[in-house]
Amino acid sequence: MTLDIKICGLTTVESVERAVSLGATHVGFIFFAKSPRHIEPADAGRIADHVRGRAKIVSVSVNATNDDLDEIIDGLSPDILQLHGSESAERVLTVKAVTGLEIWKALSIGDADDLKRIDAYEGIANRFLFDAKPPRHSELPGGNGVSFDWSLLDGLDERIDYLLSGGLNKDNVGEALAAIRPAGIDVSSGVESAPGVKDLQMMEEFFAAVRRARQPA
Ligand SMILES: O=C(O)c1ccccc1N[C@@H]1O[C@H](COP(=O)(O)O)[C@@H](O)[C@H]1O
Repeated sequence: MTLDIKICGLTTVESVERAVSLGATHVGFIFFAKSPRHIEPADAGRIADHVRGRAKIVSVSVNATNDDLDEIIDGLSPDILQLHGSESAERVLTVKAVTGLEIWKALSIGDADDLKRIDAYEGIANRFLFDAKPPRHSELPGGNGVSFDWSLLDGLDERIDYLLSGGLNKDNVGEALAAIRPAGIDVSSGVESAPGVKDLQMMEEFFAAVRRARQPA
């Protein structure tokens, strides 16, 4: 079984190049002003051009307006829009229809009840991204380095296509992949030396941990 690996919150050519050479299938750019990983769409587009065609380019936005999305699409030309706010199913459907792009809907998971929110987006979002709920005082809906109880996803309908996200790092990704079988994984702060600063050594260690976890016993 293949595993998609998305490295998110990239802001430099060097980190994007390294992520893809290490095996990232997706690279993510954050368009959320409060984030330490925020980048202007045109700058993200210039960086993404270095790996375009070798990895899928993902835009991460939070309750973006149509104008915001137009600017992101003009600047970045993403393959995928990850909607990481409280976008309704109707909004997701509209964005998908208007842009013609693949849509990933992020949902924050704290308990089993949160999984009931999947139903509304099924057949609308192309994929889900399950992240932890943000800590109480965080201004960020994602990128907090916090994980959730992965066992909540055990027993999820196998047809639900999702990436596991939230607080993954070299020390816990093996445990996560032993517990559940996501189509992909997504990491941001777990490969950073400081908020918004990707660390090439940490990225290498993360990919090495993923390889170890996927080796046949
Ligand atoms: O990373 C951010 O700053 C961010 C801001 C706004 C929405 C989403 C954001 N990040 C997403 O959250 C996941 C998980 O992050 P982490 O690994 O727990 O740090 C990240 O990969 C992005 O998809």
